[in-house]
Amino acid sequence: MHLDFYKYQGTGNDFVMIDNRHREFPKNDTKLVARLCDRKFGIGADGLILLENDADADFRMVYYNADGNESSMCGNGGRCIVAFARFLGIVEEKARFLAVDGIHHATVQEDRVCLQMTDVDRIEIFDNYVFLNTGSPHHVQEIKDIDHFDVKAGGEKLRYGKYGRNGSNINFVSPVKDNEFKVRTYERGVEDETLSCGTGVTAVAIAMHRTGKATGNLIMLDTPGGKLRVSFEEKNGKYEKVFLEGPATRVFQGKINVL
Ligand SMILES: N[C@H](CCC[C@H](N)C(=O)O)C(=O)O
Repeated sequence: MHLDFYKYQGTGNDFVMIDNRHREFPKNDTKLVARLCDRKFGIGADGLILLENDADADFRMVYYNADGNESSMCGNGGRCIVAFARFLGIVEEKARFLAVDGIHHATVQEDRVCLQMTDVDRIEIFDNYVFLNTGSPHHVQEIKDIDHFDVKAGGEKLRYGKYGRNGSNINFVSPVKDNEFKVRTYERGVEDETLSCGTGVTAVAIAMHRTGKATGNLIMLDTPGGKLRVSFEEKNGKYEKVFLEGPATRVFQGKINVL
């Protein structure tokens, strides 16, 4: 059997994108999803995303990590699925879709997408890190010399050590200038550093503001995969109107045989 797919990337976080409106994809086949994401035996991606019909929204997003398991919200994947929906002619400039963490609104112009993220009102501040959930769980920790830090080793240790079986994504951050930060992320479910993480940079922006390291409510995040912009409104420690903005690009399309 052949499977049509599209390959998208948002600041280097890359996804196999499938139009599953006819519900033909074997959603419980974890091994298949992992194989499609495998960079040697499959297409290769950080995750796989299904676009499906939804009675109350323009479409529904189903997200799987590269390990084949369905997971929590993916910010870069959310930006890419809006670009995909535009490409398919399902939406024009505006989109409203259902994801695992609720309804998301987005706008798309050419290959830039601005995605509203879930509100954040629970931010745990510890001595040398912050923990919060922006649709996915994130540990945010400032480090020196970020360019030479072993993110995979440092991330793995925290993800399995401190966060146990369920785990967490791990973000390392370093200030660049006012309201601009460098971020490198170890992603749960990829179990490696990714070139960027959308819910991750959103978590970093909010954590930096909450701990007074950022003064504005429009934050630039420099990731190895490119720049992302996060904006928000903060009222008594609750973050609303949280937006993640950046490029989302269709790289190629293809067919893959799945036995
Ligand atoms: N790996 C994450 C989900 C994808 C997050 C990331 N790709 C993003 O852009 O937000 C997790 O299991 O929590």
